[in-house]
Amino acid sequence: MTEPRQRLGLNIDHVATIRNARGGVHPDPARAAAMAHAAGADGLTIHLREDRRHIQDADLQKVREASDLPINLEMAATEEMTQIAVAFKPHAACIVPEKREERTTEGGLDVAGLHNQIAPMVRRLADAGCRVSLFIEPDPVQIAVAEVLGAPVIELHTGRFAELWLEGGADAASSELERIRLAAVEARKRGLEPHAGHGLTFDNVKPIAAIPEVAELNIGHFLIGEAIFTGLDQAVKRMRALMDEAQAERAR
Ligand SMILES: CC(=O)[C@@H](O)[C@H](O)COP(=O)(O)O
Ligand SMILES: NCC(=O)COP(=O)(O)O
Repeated sequence: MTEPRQRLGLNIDHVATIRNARGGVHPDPARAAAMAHAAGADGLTIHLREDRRHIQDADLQKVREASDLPINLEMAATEEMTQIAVAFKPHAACIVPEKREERTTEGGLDVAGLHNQIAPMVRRLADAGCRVSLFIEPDPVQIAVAEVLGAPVIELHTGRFAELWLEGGADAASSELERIRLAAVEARKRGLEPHAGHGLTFDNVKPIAAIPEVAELNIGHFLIGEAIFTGLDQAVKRMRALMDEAQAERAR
């Protein structure tokens, strides 16, 4: 039996970053959403941050109207975002850590430490029909608590792996890669579906894509950057091909 094809979620946050640089309407994230399916993406990720530095509230419905792809809404663990997600009812809602002063996500959500705050949010999102995901570190305790919280999906933070890869290539990142691999195996043992994301590029994606337990990769900043030079279609197609190569090489 052939394995299901690993899904590619395209995060289009940083189309909005460029748009917001001038406070105008171009480039429109909804146009990227409309192009994503044909380019090979299996889903869209949009992160409505508390400070609205990129994706705006009005983008949610515009993106939905522009594409049939399932939307994965990334959100902080706040009452405001929970109410927005319950009203918008995306295919998936991924609870991520957020600090106003951060340049980008710096790590996974501490679901163990924030259990009592997150538990009711998970229930409300699930009751609204969202597939709930928790963006966590590749850590056995966090995975165990994610299971207790009833989230069917976890997304493993690959930012540390990406940083180590940038510093020293595959060797430097090998121990973090093993940590991610073991976390994905542990997640499956607990009946959770592991995804992975943050900082993935053409250069570092294949070792993560080669982990058979990982069902979905969410990739954004690098692909939007590449799109400036080659176009979004080519950038997504290349990432898709690298993921397929990794899966094929694993099968040999
Ligand atoms: C949670 C995560 O790793 C990203 O999807 C997140 O969107 C990063 O935040 P920015 O998109 O604001 O860089
Ligand atoms: N959750 C990860 C994501 O959606 C995209 O992260 P990045 O590729 O923009 O770093």
